Amino acid sequence: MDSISVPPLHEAYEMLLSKTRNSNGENGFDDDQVLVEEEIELPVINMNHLAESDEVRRQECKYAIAKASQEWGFFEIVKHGISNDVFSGLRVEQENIFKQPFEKKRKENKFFNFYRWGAPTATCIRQLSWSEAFHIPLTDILGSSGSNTFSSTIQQFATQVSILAKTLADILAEKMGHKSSFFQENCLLSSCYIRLNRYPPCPLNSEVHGLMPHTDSSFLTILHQDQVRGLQIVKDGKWVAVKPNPDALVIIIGDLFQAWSNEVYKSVEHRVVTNPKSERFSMAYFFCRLMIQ
Ligand SMILES: O=C(O)CCC(=O)C(=O)O
Ligand SMILES: [Fe+2]
Repeated sequence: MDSISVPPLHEAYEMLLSKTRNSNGENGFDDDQVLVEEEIELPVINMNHLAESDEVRRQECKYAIAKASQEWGFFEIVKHGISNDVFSGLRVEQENIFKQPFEKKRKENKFFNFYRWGAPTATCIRQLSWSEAFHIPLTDILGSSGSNTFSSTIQQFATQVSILAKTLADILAEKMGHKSSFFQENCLLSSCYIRLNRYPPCPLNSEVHGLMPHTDSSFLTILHQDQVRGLQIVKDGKWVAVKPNPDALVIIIGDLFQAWSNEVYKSVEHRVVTNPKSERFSMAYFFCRLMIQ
């Protein structure tokens, strides 16, 4: 990994880390587990069943989506219709933009509305995020001319993933007794965005988070993660690691869906832990607000 592209996380956090080391003893961390042993497999839903001619199979699939959203707030979908070529193309572009020099990323936000590195507001170790991210509004993506490979690749992904998000949201709406085209009709496209994440290897301490614990504020999030482990969720009150599945996309129910469904669907806390050796990439699509909110 070329070091010129990596944000100065070490320097930025050195003070915070040494302060904590001094006041908390040896390594500066308390007992709350960050390293977890247990690795789970999320419920896996085959989206092909939605296209079956058999109405019973279609309904079973919708039921499984609603059940996973209630009981887990997290699940995986396979046979979702977005081809591996789209993800591998986007991955190449994602690596290219992150591998630009840090100063360039920080200063030049031509296409990207927002570049974040680290955790600018962190006041303690728990709140550190050993990562960087580009936050790209859907309107910028769909409105761009698609004239370079990055914008055409991300446009292709955004178009397909938006359809998927609406399909899932509409199934969840239907199961709550709403019209089955509710989100199709009411989603505010301009509120949706894509976030590209990079987690550089963290040589410091495995208890520094790659991304600190949070819930997503979206209706739902569609996440594509690579093969490097790191994602963890809270299940039955404890942190468990999510095993990467190369064929699946991870669906995360967000705060808006939890509120809108009167807490029927669960927005679950999750985080990313760091890896001392391997860098990790992920991309997330956030399906956000309604026109009528
Ligand atoms: O990188 C990941 O696996 C999770 C990313 C995430 O939770 C987020 O961007 O909100
Ligand atoms: Fe998240």
